[in-house]
Parts: sequence; structure tokens; C-alpha cells
Amino acid sequence: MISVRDLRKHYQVHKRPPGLKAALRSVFHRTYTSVKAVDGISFEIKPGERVGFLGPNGAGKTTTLKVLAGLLHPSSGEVRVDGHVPRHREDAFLKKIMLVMGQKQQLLWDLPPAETFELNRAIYDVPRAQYKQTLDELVTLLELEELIGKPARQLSLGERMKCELAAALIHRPKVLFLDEPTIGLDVSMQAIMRTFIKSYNERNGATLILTSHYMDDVAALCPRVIVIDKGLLSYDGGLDALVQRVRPEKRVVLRLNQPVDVNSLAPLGKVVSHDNVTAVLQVPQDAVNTTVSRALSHLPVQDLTVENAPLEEVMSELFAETKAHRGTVGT
Ligand SMILES: Nc1ncnc2c1ncn2[C@@H]1O[C@H](COP(=O)(O)OP(=O)(O)OP(=O)(O)O)[C@@H](O)[C@H]1O
Repeated sequence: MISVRDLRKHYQVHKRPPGLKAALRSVFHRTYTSVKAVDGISFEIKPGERVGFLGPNGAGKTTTLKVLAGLLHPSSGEVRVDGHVPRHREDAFLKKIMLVMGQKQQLLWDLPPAETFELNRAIYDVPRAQYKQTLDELVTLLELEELIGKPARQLSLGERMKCELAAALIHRPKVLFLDEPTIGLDVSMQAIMRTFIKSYNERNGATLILTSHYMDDVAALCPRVIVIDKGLLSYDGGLDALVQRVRPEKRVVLRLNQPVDVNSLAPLGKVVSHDNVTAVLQVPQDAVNTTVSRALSHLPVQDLTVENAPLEEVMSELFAETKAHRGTVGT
């Protein structure tokens, strides 16, 4: 469905020296530097896959999504989306894809979302009957009934994002590029968006690439992740396998009936955090059983769970690792 081979996107940036004299001189003698936003990445995505595209700020994620959506021309490399070369922006391609950017809006500010939906119907040439069916479905699933008649500018951020997503899906794209779709939303609205995105993927077999700095989005939506850093691919594979590789230790979370001294926790594992009611221990995988049975027999444990390290920690460790030695962590 999506094939990317040795993609590079280098931006030419005008270098403006400091100082008035130098700035004036630069009007006539411009010097440029090259920003290697994407510097040779390759991957394949199958139809219906949900893939998280991760990396620290400035890694090249948005640039890649824009290339895939045909908004930017690659400097070199080959890109195909369902057989199309995105930069040609053929009608058939545009009808299949959608790029949703959490920080940009496509709803017309002074008009109710219902009118943007109608406009998109006309732009994408969606047959009336299909439009009505899609719209009814979106209105029900995203609970838009009360919202679509109000001017977009009167909607809250979360309400607007729901309508943005609906507007993006009027033509039922087969490929969705979601760039930070839950940015700035409260936790319950983030969960609503995630559930909806997943059900859209499952109902329509749509292929989905998502960037997000919220690891809950990634954990809920993306069995596979592609990690890039400074324009280079540093991991492509299962999310679980990534966690296993970067942080093979487990967390044993103890809820306590009464406070315990840190000295009685230390022999059971590395104490990550500890207060009057909770203690979190980090232990190697093969020591989990021993730690659990010792905790249950020696401590006033009310409840106990075994978890992976939080994804945020796994990611920051991976980014730090990549920075330290630009090696490969997997693929
Ligand atoms: N139009 C542009 N001109 C020059 N440089 C750019 C342009 N757009 C992006 N860049 C640079 O390219 C690099 C990659 O940017 P990009 O927006 O793709 O990163 P990102 O991974 O999406 O980051 P974030 O998580 O912060 O959104 C950055 O160094 C950025 O400053």
C-alpha cells in the first residue's frame, strides 16, 4: 500500500547573518544551508496496517507525512501510495488519502462544520447516498449532532477536532495520515478520538500512519512503530518488541495496606517510587515470580500488578540511545 525507498527531503534555508550591515548584504549575496529533515529512510506498509511514526521534535515526521500526502516534493527517493506517486497529486490519489494535522484546521472558521462537510462532498465528488450514510455514521459515532450547526469558531478545541476528523473522512479515504490528532485534548476526548480512529480503521480496512507525542495514543492504536531521529530510521517493528528490547525489566506495582520502610522493599528489586500506599519495583523479567511471591509473603500487599515500563520512558531512553551512538536498535 505504501512504499518508501531511500527518501530524502533536504530544505534549503537562507542563512541570515546577525547585524544590520550583514543583513543588508545578504539581500544581494544570499547564502544557503541545507537542513536534512529526512535523510534516507525506507519502509513498506501493508493495506489496513496501523503504524505509529515516532521521534523527538524535529525528527522529520511531519515532513515525511507531507511527502506521502503529496504536499512536498522529495529531494530524492521513491514513494508510492497505493500505486500513486504522491507528488503528481492525481485526482484518484487525492480521493484515497487524507492528511489530518492536529495543529492546522480545515474547517471554515465562520461556517458551521455541516457546511464544510457539504463542501468536501462536492470537492471529492461523493455520491449523495454515500455522503448521507457516511455523515449519519460519523455524527452518531462522534456525537456531533449538537455541534455541526454551530459556527466552527464557537466550538471548543475537542469539539472542533471531532468535526475536523469527520470533515476529513467524508470521502472515506483508504489511507489516513494523522499528525498529532489528539494534541491539546483532555484525556477523555483523547480516548474518544482513539476509539473512533481504531473503529474507522477496522470498519473500512483503512491504512493509518499516526504521529503523536502521547504514548497512550501509540499504545492504543499502533501495533507497529517506525522511529526516526534526525531524519534517519532507528527502529521499525512491533511496539512490544521495542519495549522488550529497550526495557526488558518489568515493573511490579504494589498497593499497600499500610506504609512500609524502603529498606524492606530494596531486597525485592530496584525501588522506582515509594509512598505510604504504593511502591513500584523494577525487576529483571526472570525475577518477577520470586519478587511477587516474596512481596506477597513479607509485605502488607492489598493488590499487585506486573507492568512494562511506561512507554514515555522507553521512548526517551531510545532517543537518548540513538543520540549517543547513531546505531540501529532494531528492524
Ligand atoms: N519549511 C521548512 N524549511 C526549513 N526547514 C524545515 C521546514 N520544515 C521543517 N523544517 C526542519 O526540518 C526538520 C524536521 O521537521 P519536521 O516538522 O518534519 O519534524 P517533526 O518530527 O514533525 O517534529 P515535531 O515532533 O516537532 O512536529 C526540523 O529541523 C525542522 O526545523
